[in-house]
Amino acid sequence: GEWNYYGRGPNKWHEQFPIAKGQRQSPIDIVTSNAKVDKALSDNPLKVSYSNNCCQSVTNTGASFQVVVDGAGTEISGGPLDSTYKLVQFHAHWGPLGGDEGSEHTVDGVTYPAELHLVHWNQKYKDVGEAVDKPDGLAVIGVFFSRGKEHAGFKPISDLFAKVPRKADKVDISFNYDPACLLPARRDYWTYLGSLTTPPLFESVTWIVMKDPVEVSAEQLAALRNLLWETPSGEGQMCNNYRPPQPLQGRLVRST
Ligand SMILES: NS(=O)(=O)c1ccc(C(=O)NCc2ccc(F)cc2F)cc1
Repeated sequence: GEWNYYGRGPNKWHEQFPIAKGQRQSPIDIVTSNAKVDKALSDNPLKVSYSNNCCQSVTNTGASFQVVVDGAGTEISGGPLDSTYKLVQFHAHWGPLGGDEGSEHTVDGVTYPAELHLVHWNQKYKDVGEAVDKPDGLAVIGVFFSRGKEHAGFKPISDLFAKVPRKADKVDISFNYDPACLLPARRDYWTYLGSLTTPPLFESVTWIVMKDPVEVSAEQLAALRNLLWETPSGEGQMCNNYRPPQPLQGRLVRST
């Protein structure tokens, strides 16, 4: 059987998850000239208040790394959000070694080598399991990674990937870590209503895609490949775990 759903390719997901051809699927290509500046987004700025001891562990999920967060006091609100959302995990998607594809969202057709997702759930629900399939259940902040100088803030995390090579491997995070260090300095973003980008592809995500990428080094991008996964020809380096852009279906993308 498949250890990860990328094995058969995202174009086959609709066979098991018909919503793959739905009306609010993610990711999308963000056509910047079609994005509409919405003053309401700046009038009520996105508030990100993470604590610096919220990160508990890093796990190899078999399709990405996942930093599991204890949501205590780690919340976002404002901007496009009508209530408070709590951080539950963050992970990433990336491409082949040295390549420039790998992000899920694209900007005027431009791809980045990787994209980080900070996943939050709406506090109006009792837990993430209840929120995950509701139209306003999740809010995911997407941050593009570009190749450049080393990201000191990402280093404590990227150094852990070698410790979790196989699916279900897990290492505790024993140090204080504030995930807000992964956000770009300029907090401008695009926002639109979309979905999970992996099965079950629930149409439950308010996407907040930061306009500015953050720079990470080639070595930090390479460290993502310390994570291994099952491929049809046996165990291999985890890469190309990204879904390509999906039809916009007439949705509006708003911009700060
Ligand atoms: N890449 S992304 O940011 O869009 C994304 C975010 C979260 C999830 C997720 O929670 N999956 C596990 C999961 C766990 C339980 C459940 F009921 C549904 C479910 F999707 C998947 C994709």
